[in-house]
Amino acid sequence: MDLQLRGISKQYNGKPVLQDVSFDVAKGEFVALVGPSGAGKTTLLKVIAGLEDPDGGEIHCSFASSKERPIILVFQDFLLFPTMTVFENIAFGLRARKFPKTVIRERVEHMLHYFQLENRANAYPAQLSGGQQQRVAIARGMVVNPAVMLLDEPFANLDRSLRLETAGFIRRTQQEFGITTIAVTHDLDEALAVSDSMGVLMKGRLEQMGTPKEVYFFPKNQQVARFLGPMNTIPADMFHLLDMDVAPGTRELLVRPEALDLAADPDGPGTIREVRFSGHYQACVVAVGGRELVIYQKPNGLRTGHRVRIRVNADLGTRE
Ligand SMILES: Nc1ncnc2c1ncn2[C@@H]1O[C@H](COP(=O)(O)OP(=O)(O)OP(=O)(O)O)[C@@H](O)[C@H]1O
Repeated sequence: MDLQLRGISKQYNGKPVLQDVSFDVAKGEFVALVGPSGAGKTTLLKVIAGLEDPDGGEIHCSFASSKERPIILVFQDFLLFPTMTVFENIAFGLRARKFPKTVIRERVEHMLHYFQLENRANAYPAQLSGGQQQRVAIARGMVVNPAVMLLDEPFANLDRSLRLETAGFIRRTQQEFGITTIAVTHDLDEALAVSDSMGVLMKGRLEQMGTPKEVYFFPKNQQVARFLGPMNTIPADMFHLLDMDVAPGTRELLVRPEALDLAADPDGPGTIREVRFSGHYQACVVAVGGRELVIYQKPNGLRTGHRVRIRVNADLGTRE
């Protein structure tokens, strides 16, 4: 275990910002922390980085932060030094730690090679594409061989394709170098796609921590469920209208739109009210038992007015 947080709490001016936050981070793990604005995500990152002292609780590290193996906090925007070349930007952290010149050259060249920036070593940030700037910023963090990398909003201010590319790039790099990474982000798609564990922070409390699939498909409560995206609430009196097995005593089922399947059936209990095209899937609004369910399907020829049967994929359902 690389990091253990136990009962972390923090107040600003008497207002609790973090309340009893506990979780473990394994070596080499990528943890994404998500949550609404003001939930305390950045404060938690600063506490882990040692930039803020918690009012209560403890953090246990399996290593001591040192010149050789620091914790690195990469702040929002990946700001590069505009008057320094790519080489100088990447070398900055090593120079600040007074590493010998030969070590600096060797390590920076390794990064330039790994990040495919060799022919841009003497360029200035303004001469680079957005994607290249991101890579320089990540290289600048990686070059100091951090034990833990803390990222604050690493995908902010990037357009969609660059967000996904950067997320994948950070993921591959932290895996290859074995760097434990904690990222705070608003970008749920990227958090779900690249993290090993995802923590949902709400009003200073860690509501749930688990694999992205667990948290997404089996949220602990309605707030977590709704924060992560649309969710159908299916009450017990509708169970007989759907194809599914439900444990006895279940009062209500929370089901994501992608955990429901539709099949055309002239005698089916549902009627398609609306089909919305959304790129790689279509969202069908289906009237059934006096309610409406939202169901994501691959485009499959079903149209408004069609009668349907509805199947619940139990592996992706969640109960309350
Ligand atoms: N230095 C500070 N002094 C007083 N209050 C602060 C300070 N830093 C943060 N806060 C407050 O603590 C709460 C949590 O802030 P924090 O920045 O940790 O949230 P966040 O989840 O990162 O939000 P966002 O997603 O908007 O960045 C907010 O209400 C904020 O106003």
